[in-house]
Amino acid sequence: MRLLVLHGPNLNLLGVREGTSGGTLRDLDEALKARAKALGLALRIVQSNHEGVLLDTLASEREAVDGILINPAGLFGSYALKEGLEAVGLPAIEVMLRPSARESVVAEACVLQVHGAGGFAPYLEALETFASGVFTPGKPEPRKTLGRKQDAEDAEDAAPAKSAPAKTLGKKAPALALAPKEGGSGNKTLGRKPSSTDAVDARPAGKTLGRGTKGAPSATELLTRALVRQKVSERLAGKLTASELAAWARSRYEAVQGGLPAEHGQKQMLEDSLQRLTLSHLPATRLSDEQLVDLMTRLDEG
Ligand SMILES: O=C1C[C@@](O)(C(=O)O)C[C@@H](O)[C@@H]1O
Repeated sequence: MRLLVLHGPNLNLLGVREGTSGGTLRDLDEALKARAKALGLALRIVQSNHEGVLLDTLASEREAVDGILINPAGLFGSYALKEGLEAVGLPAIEVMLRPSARESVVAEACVLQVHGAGGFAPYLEALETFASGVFTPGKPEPRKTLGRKQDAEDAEDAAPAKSAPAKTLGKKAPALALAPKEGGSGNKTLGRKPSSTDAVDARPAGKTLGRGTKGAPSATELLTRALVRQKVSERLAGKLTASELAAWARSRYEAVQGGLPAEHGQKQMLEDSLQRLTLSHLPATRLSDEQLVDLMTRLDEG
């Protein structure tokens, strides 16, 4: 699996900026390459202080990579980056080294946010998430067992052949079961293992990622199949956009992980449905109207 890592403005000054801990950008990139190599991932890493360069890189690399790890830094409010990510249609994870005080627009085009508390952990977790195969349904990415003590050469060396199954699967197949089944326990986040790193699951339940998402219910509402069906039917009727449905599904998934009660005996089915819907606005994993109807039928049969 090949990934594009985009570092936004001023991250070239990482470690130099006052109050930033965890090393320099060079240290970060070395850590990324070493972990990528251990995981069998190939990385293309770009840092730029210019929004246009980030956008051009997204466009030029879109055919060559299977996923994107982006720290938009000060460009977290960029609709251009959000739309660029949506246009590219690859699974993207937004990473920030520290918790952000402000809501990120870029996150609306990402399947996951991982925010840390200093250090490189969120970036490394994002790599682990991609390597887990969570975005390549049905065929978990084979985890290479290369020793982590090996020299941190360019991670491109560890790249599997371009014809590796993950390459096409990630772009074509709709996400069927995106998170590893863990018996529905604990604070599972979308597709990654729980950890001490602050992430989406640390948000207050009920908070949505998208701005101005219509119809997000309160966190105290019971999650039922009927509710999910209703949202899907609103989408089919054009009352919700694809992004709004996805943002709603994501917020409900997070809320369930945070303890929101789900209809008795249906938690797993509801989680699976929400996961599919969370990615349903992205070109690579978009659900057609037919697939949405199919999902509703399966919820009926539940
Ligand atoms: O430049 C940065 C760094 C940052 O992206 C982070 O990774 O912590 C957070 C942003 O708010 C800030 O503008």
